[in-house]
Amino acid sequence: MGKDSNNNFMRLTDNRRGRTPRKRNSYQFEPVEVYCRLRPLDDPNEPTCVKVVGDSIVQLLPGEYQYTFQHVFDETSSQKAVFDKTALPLVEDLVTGKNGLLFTYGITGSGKTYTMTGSAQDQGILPRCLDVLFNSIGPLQTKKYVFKPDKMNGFEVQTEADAMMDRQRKEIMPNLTTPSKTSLQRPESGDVDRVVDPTVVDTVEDDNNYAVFVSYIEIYNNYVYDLLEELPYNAITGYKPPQTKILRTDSGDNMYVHNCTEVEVKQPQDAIDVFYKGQRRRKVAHTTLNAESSRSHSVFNIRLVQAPLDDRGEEVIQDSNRLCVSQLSLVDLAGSERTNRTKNSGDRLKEAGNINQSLMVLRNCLEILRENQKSGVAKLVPYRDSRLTHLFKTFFDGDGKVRMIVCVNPKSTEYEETIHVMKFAELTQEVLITKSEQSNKFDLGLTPGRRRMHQEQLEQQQQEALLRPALPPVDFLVGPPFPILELINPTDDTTIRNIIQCLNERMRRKQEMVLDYERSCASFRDQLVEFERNYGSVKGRLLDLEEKTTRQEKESARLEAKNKGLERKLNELTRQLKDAEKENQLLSLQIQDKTWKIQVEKNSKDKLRMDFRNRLQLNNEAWEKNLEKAKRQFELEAGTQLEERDRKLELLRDLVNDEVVTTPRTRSRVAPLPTPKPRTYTTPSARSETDMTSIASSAGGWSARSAAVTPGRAGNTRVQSRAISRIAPAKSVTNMNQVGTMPTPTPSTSSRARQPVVNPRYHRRSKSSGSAETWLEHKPADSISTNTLFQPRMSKKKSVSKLDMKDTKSASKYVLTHQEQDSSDELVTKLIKGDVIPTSSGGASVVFNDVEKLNHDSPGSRKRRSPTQPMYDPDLQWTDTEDRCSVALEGHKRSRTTKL
Ligand SMILES: Nc1ncnc2c1ncn2[C@@H]1O[C@H](COP(=O)(O)OP(=O)(O)OP(=O)(O)O)[C@@H](O)[C@H]1O
Repeated sequence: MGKDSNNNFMRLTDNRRGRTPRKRNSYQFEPVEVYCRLRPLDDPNEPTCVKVVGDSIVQLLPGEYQYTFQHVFDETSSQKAVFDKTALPLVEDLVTGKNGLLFTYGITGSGKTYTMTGSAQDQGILPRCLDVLFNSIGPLQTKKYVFKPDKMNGFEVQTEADAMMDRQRKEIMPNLTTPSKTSLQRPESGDVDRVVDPTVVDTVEDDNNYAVFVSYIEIYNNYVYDLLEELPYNAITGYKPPQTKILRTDSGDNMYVHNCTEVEVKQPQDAIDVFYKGQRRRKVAHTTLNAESSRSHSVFNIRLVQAPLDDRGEEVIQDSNRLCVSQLSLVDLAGSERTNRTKNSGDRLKEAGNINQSLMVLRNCLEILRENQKSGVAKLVPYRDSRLTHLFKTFFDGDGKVRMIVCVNPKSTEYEETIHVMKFAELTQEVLITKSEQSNKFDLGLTPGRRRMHQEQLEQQQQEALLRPALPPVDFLVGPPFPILELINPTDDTTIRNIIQCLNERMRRKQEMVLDYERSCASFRDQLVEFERNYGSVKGRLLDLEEKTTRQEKESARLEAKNKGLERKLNELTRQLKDAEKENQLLSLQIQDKTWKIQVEKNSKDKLRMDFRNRLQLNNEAWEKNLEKAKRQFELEAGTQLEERDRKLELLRDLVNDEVVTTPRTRSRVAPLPTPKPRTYTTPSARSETDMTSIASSAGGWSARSAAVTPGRAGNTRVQSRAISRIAPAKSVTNMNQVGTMPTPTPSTSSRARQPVVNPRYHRRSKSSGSAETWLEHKPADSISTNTLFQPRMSKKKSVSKLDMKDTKSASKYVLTHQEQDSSDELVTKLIKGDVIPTSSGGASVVFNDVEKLNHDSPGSRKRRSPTQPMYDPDLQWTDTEDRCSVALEGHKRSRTTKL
């Protein structure tokens, strides 16, 4: 077989096994089936740590924890029962072309090897598998070497004639691959007398031919060895140590041991002999726990090759593509106990470490598989971390049934280890394996039952041959030889008679021969007719088949083309998906980057804002300080100037008084006014000016212009000494200070024309007074509601938070609400009032003429006196009614005259 045929074989093998998940239409999963087997105690009186609770439940003692398995075999369970439940279905699968993996797991001495191998009288799983397999395929086997391993995990097929040549060649070769019975040393158990399992599986396809191949490998210290390899022998050095084998992946992604010996066996005993041959090579070491503890994982592979018979049912179809290879791997794992328990050292410790390492990797792989299946993620399963898992990767990836027998030694001293084993078993059960699909490889459209028909035909021919009458042997001699024809005597009648007799005899013989010939011709004609008839029918069937094949080929070509197209599309979609995923990742990264940048920017902005606020606050404080300082300076200067002016006025008044004749009482009343104390303070009006400036500035240029209109008035409010009487302290209950801007008192009327505290022009509270006025109430948006009991009355008003020119058109009065904190941290609300005067340019100006001030005092708070506030001075305040009355009267010319 050439390389091409190998490749073809691989391709078809892959299709059968469905290794390429993409090609599957749908997935069906089945869990790893885990069975539990309890071995009997050496001493039945020993305490146990495991109790069988039900058919599938065991309980660990002491404790309540129970573990559920597919089935639990108690101490009394027979090997046959274990085999029937666990391995028989795998043999059934094997003959139908499906793979299977069965491994025994447990601590040392728990009965793994016993379960797998058993004894001669009570066979374990392995010999029973072989028995049942050969019982089932026995008469359907091919001649040896019809199927040949190609050393690349595949098989080739050859004709029976070629196979016979191979047989002859190999049988005379000294180095036989197949172990002969004599060359194999039988184990002590004496399998000659072994009890054969008689079970037959009925899933065998009659129209196929079968061949069984076995191989036996060992994984020791994470190295793979071929246990069937013939080791070169040297008389001095003995046997050469075995070479480690490498694992390889075939073209269908299946793992296999490269260059591993595969032996074709034709009966179970051959296979068992092969097994024991390998068994002898297994590393068996003594540990403190078990005198014959196997320290390696052993894997016995049974490969069944089958191919359909041709249309006559005579020989297998000579096409490697039609081969179907299935495998059953029986694995006897090394003991799972932990290293510290075995008290090993040196090589034994290394062995134990490697055993545990590979079992741990197996556990990891199962855990990740389960995690992947549960969460739908595709985490990488670390099969490659150990040879054991690497070799069976394809099984876990979904290439057949996986079953495990957990062997348990119920001795109470094994409690700790048994818990670990149970946990592992529990985990394993949760792993799902893709169900392998039924092969449809043998559906070639050939007549079913070909083998039977062929055999019947053979039998019939034999029968016919027996029944056919035996024809007399044909003597092709025409007669006896002629007598002597020489006539010595003319009267010699005897000679003539002899000649006549001879000729007659010859004539008779000739006629007989003609008759025989005619009979033979007739028979031949009959046969020919029969043949012709058969030929016609076969030809007809052949034509039908050819037509069918052509149709199927066309259909398969169409499907293949469609498949290719779909694969192309799938590839394209996969590529697009990958691209999109990449782009998505890129975008996610960009988004992350940008989010991070935004965050950084936001943080820096927040920091800047904070810095700015702090700086602004510092600036404001600095400005306030400066303003305060400037104000004080200004007040000082203004106070000095006022004092100077007052002094001059006093002088002037004195001069005038000197000229006017007055009564002594009058004189005494108006005469020398007390010299004002050289004390400076801020009068409410003075503050109002400051306030107005700030209000004007806050209200924009418009109010600034308005404020500028009334400097004289504002200035006038600073009139001190007796003029202070016009500043109405009016500390009423409501704390409402009303300050009027009043006309500057002229020196001539100063003594008489002292105005009342409240200017009636601005502070009339009659309801009718302001009825014609339309107020424009300018209340900035951030004003705090004071809820003062007494509110200014504005019958018609429009409230705005921001000034607009058009609002001033309809208003005749303007009031600006300004709020600030006084030095005692109390809220001071000022209502700065003015008249709205239309200007010639079509706009409006406001003449401020009044400030109402609302002071909020917190009850019980001791107010600190502001240094800018005037100190309480009885000279400057009206403290009694008399004073107030006198001032009031003083403001009324007539009264004063009357009074005087
Ligand atoms: N079900 C059973 N019935 C009777 N005897 C058993 C059973 N299971 C195990 N044994 C006996 O227990 C002993 C230890 O069993 P076995 O060698 O199979 O253990 P193991 O788990 O394979 O140990 P190791 O890990 O060292 O290979 C053997 O003598 C075997 O005959």
